[in-house]
Order: sequence, then structure tokens, then C-alpha cells
Amino acid sequence: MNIEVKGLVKDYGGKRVLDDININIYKGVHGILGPNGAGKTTLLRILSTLIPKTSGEVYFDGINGENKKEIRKIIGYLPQEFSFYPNFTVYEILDYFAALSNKKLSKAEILSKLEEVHLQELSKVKTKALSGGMKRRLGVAVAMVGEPEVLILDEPTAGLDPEEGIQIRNMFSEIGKDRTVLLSTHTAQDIRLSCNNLVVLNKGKVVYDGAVGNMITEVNSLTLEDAYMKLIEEV
Ligand SMILES: Nc1ncnc2c1ncn2[C@@H]1O[C@H](COP(=O)(O)OP(=O)(O)OP(=O)(O)O)[C@@H](O)[C@H]1O
Repeated sequence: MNIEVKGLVKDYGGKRVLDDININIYKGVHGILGPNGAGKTTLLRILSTLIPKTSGEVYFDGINGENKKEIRKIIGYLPQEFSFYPNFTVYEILDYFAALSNKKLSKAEILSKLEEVHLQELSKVKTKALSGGMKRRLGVAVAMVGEPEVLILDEPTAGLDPEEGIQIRNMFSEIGKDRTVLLSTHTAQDIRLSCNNLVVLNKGKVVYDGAVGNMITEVNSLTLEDAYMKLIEEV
């Protein structure tokens, strides 16, 4: 599934927060990197059909992004902030969200979905006992419950400790093998470990769009972190 974004603009009141965004997103893991306030969440929410754009166009394999009903069948979205019923078990949460999206999943199917996010051994644990990283992984499983071709994850590593961050980044590479995964982050390290391509956003504008491996040479830097700092300082 390819996502094509053409001349996308978003204004809040008189303030332009996305300014003429033109990007193409393909199968694999695609990162949206940018500092706080760059417009990452706004972009992901427009792509997920949760908020309207001011102007421009979005297509999902040629389907117009205005076609909310069709697009919502294609997309799984994990917001930055979410919570689960604390007394539901991991298994019950997935069962519940599957029912909400009219999916009838067998026990084996639920366990297999939990396996994809490395939570199968915690299926009987109540969500209130999960760590931040485990909750995030369960959130990813919930976002994938309708078998979406596109998975949109808003800052999925925010607030995780380093070990949990590594676990979830490794998981994205697996998940992105047969899906289009779009994730936002404000740390270059997330991108280095899990993404094939990235877009760097700064103050609502795209300041880099391309392969992760090319960014360092294109910006004439030694590391991805250094390249990122140069890109966001230049604007
Ligand atoms: N509902 C809103 N009304 C007015 N301004 C908004 C609204 N939502 C976001 N903004 C503004 O739009 C800009 C982009 O915000 P956005 O949340 O998309 O950035 P972000 O890159 O996701 O940042 P963060 O990492 O802090 O979430 C910011 O200046 C923000 O204050």
C-alpha cells in the first residue's frame, strides 16, 4: 500500500502548522522525525482521517483520503496517549477490541496476534500490571486487530526505558515486512534502528525525505543524530 501526500496544508486559526507537504510512503517502516511542535501528530491525524486538512490531497493506493469509510478499513492508528481498562487481561483487551471492530477472532487467532507483539506469555495478566513498553505493544496489537494494510503509530517509543525502546523498535522491523508502517518520533535513534525511509519535519515543513542511509551523506555529517541537528537548525 502506497500513500501519496500532495501539497498538504493545515492551518489552525491563522497559524500554518503543515506547509505544502509532498511525500510518498511505501511498504516498510517509514519514520516521521521532528522536534516538538513540528507537526508530526497533525500529519498522522490527517492521514488517519481524524482531523480535516485545510488543502492538498492524500491518496492510499489511489483511493482519495476524503473517503473516510474506505480509508478507515485500511488503517490502524495508535495515538500518543491511550489507556486500557485496568482489570481486563491482555487477552480480554484484544478480544474486546476485536468485537468492537466486528471481527470474530478465535482464541488461537488472538494468541497469534499477541505473539506478533511478543505478549503471548502475558495473555492472562491484567493490564494494570503491565510496564509502559508492554502497554505500548498491546496498543500496537489493538491497532492491528482489523488486519490493516497501513499502521500509523504516534510516538510509540515516548517515555519508554532504553530496553523497552529496543524491544519495540525490533518489533517494528518485523511488523513492517508485510505492511506500511508510519511512525513518528523526536529521537533519531528510533529511526536508525527501525526505519527504511524517513521524513524530517521542522516547523511544518519537510526538510528531508529519503532513505535513512542517505541522510548522513546528503547532509555531510558523521552520524544520523548530527545530520538531524543540522537539518533542524538550518530552517
Ligand atoms: N487543536 C489545535 N489547535 C491549535 N493549534 C494546534 C492544535 N493542535 C496542534 N496545534 C499546534 O500545531 C503545531 C504542531 O503540533 P503537533 O502536535 O502536530 O506537533 P508534533 O510534532 O506532533 O509535536 P509533539 O512531539 O509535541 O507532539 C504546534 O504548534 C501546536 O501547538
